[in-house]
Amino acid sequence: MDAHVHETFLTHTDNGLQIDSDLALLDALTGPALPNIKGGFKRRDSDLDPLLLAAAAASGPGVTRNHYHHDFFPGVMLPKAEGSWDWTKWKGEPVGTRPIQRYAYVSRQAPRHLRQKLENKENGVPGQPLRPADNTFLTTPKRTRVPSHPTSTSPFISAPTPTPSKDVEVKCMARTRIPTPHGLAFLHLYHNNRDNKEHLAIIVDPAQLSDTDYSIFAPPIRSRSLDAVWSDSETEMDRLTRGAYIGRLSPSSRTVSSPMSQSPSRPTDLIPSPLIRIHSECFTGETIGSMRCDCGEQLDEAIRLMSQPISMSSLSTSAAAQHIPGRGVIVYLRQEGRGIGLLSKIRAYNLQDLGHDTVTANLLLGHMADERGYEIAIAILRDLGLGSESGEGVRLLTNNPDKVKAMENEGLRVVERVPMVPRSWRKRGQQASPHVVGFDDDGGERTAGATMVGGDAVHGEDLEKYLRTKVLRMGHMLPLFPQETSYAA
Ligand SMILES: Nc1nc2c(ncn2[C@@H]2O[C@H](COP(=O)(O)OP(=O)(O)OP(=O)(O)O)[C@@H](O)[C@H]2O)c(=O)[nH]1
Repeated sequence: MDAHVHETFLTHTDNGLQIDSDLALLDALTGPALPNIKGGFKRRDSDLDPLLLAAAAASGPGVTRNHYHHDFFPGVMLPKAEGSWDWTKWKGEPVGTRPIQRYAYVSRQAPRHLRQKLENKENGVPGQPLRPADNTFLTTPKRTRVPSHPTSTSPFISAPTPTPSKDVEVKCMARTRIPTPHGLAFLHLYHNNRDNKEHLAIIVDPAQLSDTDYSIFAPPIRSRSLDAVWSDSETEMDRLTRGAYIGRLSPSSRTVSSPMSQSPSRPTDLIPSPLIRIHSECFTGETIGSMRCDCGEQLDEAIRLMSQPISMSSLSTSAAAQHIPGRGVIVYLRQEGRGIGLLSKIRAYNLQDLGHDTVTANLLLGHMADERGYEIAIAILRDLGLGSESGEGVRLLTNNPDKVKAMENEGLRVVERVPMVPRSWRKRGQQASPHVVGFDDDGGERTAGATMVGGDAVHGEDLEKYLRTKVLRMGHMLPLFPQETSYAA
């Protein structure tokens, strides 16, 4: 922003300095003494820039996140607000000598007295029924209590403790075969009665295409809703087109599947329960190879691990039966940015560049550290016959204790948690120097495409900071190197 522009907003009055601009506020917050401010700070719907405010927060110890609970985009959480999302209505800033008209920041925070009432209600203190004022959005956490200061000393931000929700319904709309660098997978697209997003299940179960019948050891992982007959008028071609077939589909092979007649059965104890990963969408990490996070690598690693052949226990005598094809499921949830969406995640990245960690950045934007839910994932797993009391238990691939808790609270039978150690950390463990990371098989450092499926380890300063924050503030179960156990944002 142009400093000259800001000067035009500084008003010197008889009673002192009127704060009208970001820079003036920043100066006021970080200066040695507070200036004499006429009427105090503007607290609501004022022309404040969240990024500059965040910078102020980093250096002003008395400033809490509540000072910054504002949104740059007018009414971004209020879809009906004029111009809230339709940028064609935004005319840009007028040129000329007139004072520049800037978009006002809309507070997403309810007035204090309403928040107080809500808090009292939550704490069992009787009060008046809560009715939010117009143009406010109650941001009191629905599931997680956030600290009053983003850099509060309590190290862990814990995620919601969900209660089981039985009324979520999912339907697998289509399934198809996807060859991946690690082997064959079947992509399943789901609809549900909770949101209008297309959540996915990536099923690794190549035994379904094998000539050998492995079903006596492990039942094929199939969707009940996909294999069901949807209507009397459904044709064989309808079923084939939506993926309700068995074996390999080809011009010469087309065997439609039958609806599942029985409830899922537990397979033999000769093989471990299938690996399951509940993965949240990350456009930056998975599509454009961002090295700020390990999401792309985790997706790749999950498919790789699930594709590994499974060793049978020693009871098996025939050499041919000592291994069966790998199996597992990645439930891919469209919960970008730990549920805050891509827009907010991009803005959070800028706050991270200003020195905040991934948790604080979310809080400064008025979000919770983690806004995800897992009810739909559980419903998808049930549709696949996994994790119920009568069906197969699951081995959950995660470092996130909240995810394990959420799954178990929803009634999923988790028989084991399998950790996902970042590849760069695993490699570092194998190297003499703790700082040597990201080597390929020839010992050369890889950069391009490092995080894509089929790629190598993602590494770098941004990632290290992100991973440390996950361990130190979100309680992720990963071993830190001894010198890294203190928190450095
Ligand atoms: N808000 C925000 N979201 C992020 C950031 N980096 C990655 N994400 C999102 O975080 C989600 C993945 O979360 P992770 O913490 O890696 O995974 P997890 O599911 O909690 O834990 P694991 O199962 O152990 O991997 C995806 O939705 C990403 O888009 C970030 O800096 N800020």
